[in-house]
Amino acid sequence: MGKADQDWQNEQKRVDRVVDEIERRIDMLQDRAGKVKADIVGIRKHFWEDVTVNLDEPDDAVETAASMKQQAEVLSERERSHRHTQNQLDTLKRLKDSPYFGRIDFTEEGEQETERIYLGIASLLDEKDEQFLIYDWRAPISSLYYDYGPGPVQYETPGGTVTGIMELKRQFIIRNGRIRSMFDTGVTIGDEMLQEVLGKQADTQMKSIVATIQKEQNRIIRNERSRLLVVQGAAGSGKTSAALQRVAYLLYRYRETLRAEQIVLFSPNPIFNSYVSTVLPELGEENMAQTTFQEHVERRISKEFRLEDPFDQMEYVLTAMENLGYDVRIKGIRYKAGLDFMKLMDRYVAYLGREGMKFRDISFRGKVVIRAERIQERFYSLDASLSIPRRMELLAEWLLEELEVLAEQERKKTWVEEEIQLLDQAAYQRVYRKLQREKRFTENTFDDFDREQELLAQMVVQKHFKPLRTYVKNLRFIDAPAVYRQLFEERTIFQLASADSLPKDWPEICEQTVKKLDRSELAYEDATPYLYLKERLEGSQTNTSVRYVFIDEAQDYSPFQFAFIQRLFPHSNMTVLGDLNQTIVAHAGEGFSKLASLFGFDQTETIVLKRSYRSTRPIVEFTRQMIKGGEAIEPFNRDGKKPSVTKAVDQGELVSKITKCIRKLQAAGHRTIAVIGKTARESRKAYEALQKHFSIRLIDKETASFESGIMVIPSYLAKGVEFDAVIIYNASQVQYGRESERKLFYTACTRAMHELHIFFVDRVSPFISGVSPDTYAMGI
Ligand SMILES: Nc1ncnc2c1ncn2[C@@H]1O[C@H](COP(=O)(O)OP(=O)(O)OP(=O)(O)O)[C@@H](O)[C@H]1O
Repeated sequence: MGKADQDWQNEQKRVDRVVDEIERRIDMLQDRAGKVKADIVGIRKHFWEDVTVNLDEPDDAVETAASMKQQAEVLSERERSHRHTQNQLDTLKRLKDSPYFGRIDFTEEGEQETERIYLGIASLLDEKDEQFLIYDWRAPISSLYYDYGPGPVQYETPGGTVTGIMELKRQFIIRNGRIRSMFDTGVTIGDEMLQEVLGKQADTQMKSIVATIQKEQNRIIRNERSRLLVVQGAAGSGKTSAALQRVAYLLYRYRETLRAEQIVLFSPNPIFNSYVSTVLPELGEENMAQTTFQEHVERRISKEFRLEDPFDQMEYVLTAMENLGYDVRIKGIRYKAGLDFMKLMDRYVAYLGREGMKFRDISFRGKVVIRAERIQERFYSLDASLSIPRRMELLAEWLLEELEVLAEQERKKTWVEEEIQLLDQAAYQRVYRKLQREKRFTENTFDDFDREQELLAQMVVQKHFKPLRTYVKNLRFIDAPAVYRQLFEERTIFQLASADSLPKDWPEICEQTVKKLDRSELAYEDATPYLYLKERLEGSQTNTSVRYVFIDEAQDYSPFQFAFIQRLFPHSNMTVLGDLNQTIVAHAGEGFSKLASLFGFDQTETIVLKRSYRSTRPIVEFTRQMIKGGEAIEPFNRDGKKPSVTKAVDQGELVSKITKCIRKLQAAGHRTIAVIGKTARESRKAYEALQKHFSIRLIDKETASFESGIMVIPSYLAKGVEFDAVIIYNASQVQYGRESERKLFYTACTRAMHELHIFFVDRVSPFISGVSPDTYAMGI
C-alpha cells in the first residue's frame, strides 16, 4: 500500500472514531431531550393543579399571581433548555455527516510536540472532555488554516500572538461519514476544493463557505479593530458570504455577551433576505435580525403619507424619461440624497427653534378644543435654550394638564348623561365595586346616587379622552408633514440657506415636492429627510441595544441614509459592503465612497476584494470590460462557455430565439435560469411572451423568495443573488443606451454563474459594442 493510501485509511479510521463519538453524544442528548420534553408536557398538563388559585381576597390574588409566575418560570426554563439541547442535536447531526473539512499540523515555537488540528463547523471534545476532536472554524487557532500554507505561521489570540511552524495542511470532503476526497495543499486554500464547490449548480439559498474561506475574506470575517469596516468588492467576490460568516464569527467570539438579535443586516430586498436566511442556521447559529431600509422607514411613516418604495422610484427613473418634470425630479433625488441637504435641514431646525413650527388643532367630539396657534404660542414661550425635543416634552405635559381640565368640564354635559343611560350592567357593577372598595358609601342613599353618577360620568369621559391623551403622548400634535412642506416654500428657505448651496433648479424641485406632498404622497427620496426632520423635532428613536450593523449592497445608499443609520444605532459597529460598479440608483451612490468621513479615518478600515468567484473565467473576462478599472478584477480560474450575443430582427424573433436558448439550457441540466428584464414593465412583457412555452415565474417586488426553475426578473431585483444561467432579455441600444444605465447592465450580467446569453433587437447596446469580440460568441 502506498503512503497516500495509508494516509487515506488512517484518516478514514479517525473519521469513524469521531463519528462514533458523535453518535454516542447524540444518543445521550436525545435521552436528555426526551426527559426535558416529558417535564414540559407534565408541567403544561398540571399547570393549574400546581398553582394555588384563590381570588376571594386581594391577598389571595397576589399569592395566586406569584404562584403562577413561579410555575411559568419553571416552564420557560425547561423550554429554554429543550431548545438548547435541540440546537446541539442539530449541530451534532450535521457533524455526523461531515465532521470536518480541514486539518493542520502545527508546532508551536518552543514546543516539541506537533498538534493535529481538525476544523469543522463546531467544536467537539473527546469522551474525557480533554482533547478537541474537532476545533470550531472560528477558534483563534483555526485562522491558521485560512491564512497560511505550510511554513512559518502566526495567529492572534486574546492573550497575544502565537507563532510556530505549520507542517501540513490537508483538506477533506466528507459526506455521510466517508471521505470523498482529500488533498494536501499550498497557500491558497484548495483550488481543487473551490473548483468543486463553485462548479456546482446555483441554489435558491446561499451556502456557507467555511471550508473554503479565502485569506482576504478571512480578514473581513475576523476583523475586530475598527468601528467601521468598509468592503469594496467586485461582483461575486464573496462580500455577502464574508458578511454572513462574519456574523457567525462574532456570535462565537462574543458568545457570552452577544445575542443574534443585537446584530442587524440591512439587505436590498425581501428576496435577498430569504436567499441568505439559511446560511447561519446551517452553521448552527441563529439568524441575525434582517430588514430592508424601506421596511424600517415604513414602520415610522405609517398613516401620514402614501410612501413610494425604492422599486417604484427605480421604475420611474428607468422608464419615465419622456415625462414632464423628469429632469427636475432626478436633480431633486440627487440633492436630497446629499449631506448638503442634511445641513440645510439642520439650519432649518435651528430656525424652527425660533419661529415657524407647525402644530395641529386638538379636537374633541368634532370641535376644536385647543387651537394650533395656542400650542405654538406656548411652545415659543418655553425656554429657548432647551432643545426642541425637550420643549416638545414639556408641551405634551402642559397639554395633558389642559386635557384634564377640559375633561372635568365635559362631565357635566348632556351627552355624558345620555351615554350613562346606555351603559351596560357590567359598567355599573364596576363603579359599584369601586365605591365599595373606597368605602365611600354613606348612610344617605341620595348622596350615594350622586357619587355613583359622578364616577360614571368620569368613566365615560375618561374613555373618550383616552385616545386624545395617547395622541398627545405620541406628539402627534406636531404637524410634521406641514413642517416638512414649509421647507420647500421658497421664502422660508431663503432665510436659511445661502443661495449657492442650493441646486440650480431649486424652485422647480420645491414646486414638484410641494405638489406631491399636497397629494399626501411622499417620494422615496423624501422619506429619509422627512424622518430625519421628524426625529430632530420629536427626539431620536435610537436603538442602543444593537451592537453590529451590516449594510449589504451599500453602494445604493445615499450619504444622507448612512448618516441617518449611524444616528439610529449610536453604539453599533458597522460593516458596510458594496461595489461602486454596481450602483444602480439615480443619486449615484456617493455615500459609499465618502463613508470614512462618518466615523473618521482612524476608526475606519477598508478592505478591497478583487477576485471574483461566482462566474466562470470567460464570463468575468467579458463583463469586466464594461466598467472602468475592470481589468483589476481577477476571475477565479473556472472554465466555461464564452457568453453569447445574439441579434434578432424584431420582437417575434427575439422571443423565439430566447425560447430556443432556454430549451438548450434546460437540456444542459441548468436548474435556475433567469431571464433578466431591465424594468418590471419589460419583465412583464417578457413573461407574457415566454409563458406560452414554459412553466415560468415572474418575480416582482412583492415576491418573498424564489424557487428553482425558469424565472423572469427585473434587473434591480436580481441584485445580490445568482443563477446558473442568465439571459439578458433585450440589450439593445434603446434599452441600455444611457451612460447612467451602464452599471445596471453590468450588475445584471454578473448574476450568471455558468452561462450568460445576451439578446438584442436592431442595434446592440454600446456597453457591448465596446467589449472585445474575442471574449464572446455571436449567436445565430
Ligand atoms: N471562499 C469561497 N468559497 C466558496 N465559494 C465562495 C467563496 N467566496 C465566494 N463564493 C461564492 O461566490 C458567489 C458570490 O458570492 P457573494 O454573493 O457573497 O458575492 P458578492 O460579492 O456579495 O456578490 P455581488 O456583489 O455580485 O452580489 C457565491 O456563490 C459564493 O458562495
